[in-house]
Amino acid sequence: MTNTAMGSFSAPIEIRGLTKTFKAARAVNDLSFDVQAGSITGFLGPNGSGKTTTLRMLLGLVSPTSGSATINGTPMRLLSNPARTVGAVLDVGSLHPKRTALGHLEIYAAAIGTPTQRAAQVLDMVGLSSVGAHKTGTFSLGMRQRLILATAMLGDPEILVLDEPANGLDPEGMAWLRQFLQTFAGSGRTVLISSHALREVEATVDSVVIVSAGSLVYQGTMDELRRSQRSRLLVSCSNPALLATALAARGIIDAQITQDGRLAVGGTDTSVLPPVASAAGVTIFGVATEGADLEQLFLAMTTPQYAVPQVGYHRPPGPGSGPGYYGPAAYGPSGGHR
Ligand SMILES: Nc1ncnc2c1ncn2[C@@H]1O[C@H](COP(=O)(O)OP(=O)(O)OP(=O)(O)O)[C@@H](O)[C@H]1O
Repeated sequence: MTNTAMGSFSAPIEIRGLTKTFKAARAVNDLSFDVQAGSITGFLGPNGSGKTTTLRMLLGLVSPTSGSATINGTPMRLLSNPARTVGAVLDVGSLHPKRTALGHLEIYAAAIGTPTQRAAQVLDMVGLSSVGAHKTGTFSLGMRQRLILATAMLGDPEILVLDEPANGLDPEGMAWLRQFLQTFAGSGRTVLISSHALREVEATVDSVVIVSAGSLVYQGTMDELRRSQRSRLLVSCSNPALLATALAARGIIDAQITQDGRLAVGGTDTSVLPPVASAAGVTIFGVATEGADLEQLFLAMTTPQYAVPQVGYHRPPGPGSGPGYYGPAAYGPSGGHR
């Protein structure tokens, strides 16, 4: 626990019961999570799930309907030196197309009271020195993302908050961003990045906060998320329902008939199947092992219509106060395994 003049805090970013209701819709619903110092946290969810609205509330650009979002225990608007504490530019569209990259950075440097020379330094930091005199309107999306990052770095902040920074980056650009953020966080600083695709950031982030329709569905480390996966056996047989009953009699209750008529069985290995099937009079035609990838898991958590066919995972821990799954029935076809 750290104390400041404004109060105490346990993490550089603390979101508590954060809710935002626009006229017609609740964009963010009772959201709570922490972002720890030295971590790169992925803030993940499909389009329209409330990520940008949450980041805007964190940065003091939108007022919450209820709840709080604090930086070092303090609402952003009350920080004495916000640009030195948090580096954030949410909108790639904020770059004026007729302005040069260096000119853009110099204007921002002046706005936050940073010496002008810092503009060239951050341009170099993101590998854009050679195009500093070029107008941003000529930049690719990947170059604009680098410039946004340079802008966020102007105040040499402790915390970076980036909205979809991987959007538009090619694999080389993505590897560069990963290295940049890992070095930044490796010095004990803090990163929160949003993305609509877990796959895009899974090698970069060490923790994830996943939202769907404005609500938290999962939070935990990447290691915990990876451990929550499990492969299942997909059994083609003459009578899946009878085989499921026979397996249940042997204590193997994680068995469900998939949409294509196979029996998806978890928590066992292939050697168990032939004797059980034979005793029940069921013929097995074939067995495939399905391992789920993280993207399937992510889709199942955040998009109800994807939940049923994705069978090769099991439910992450939760709900509860620790890391884990918070979501409703949108998740997966199987009953919980834990
Ligand atoms: N100013 C606003 N007025 C009304 N509705 C809004 C406003 N801003 C956001 N919304 C709505 O709130 C919901 C969440 O939007 P938000 O932009 O926060 O989601 P997101 O996860 O960042 O999505 P995306 O990746 O598409 O930007 C959406 O339904 C959106 O239409």
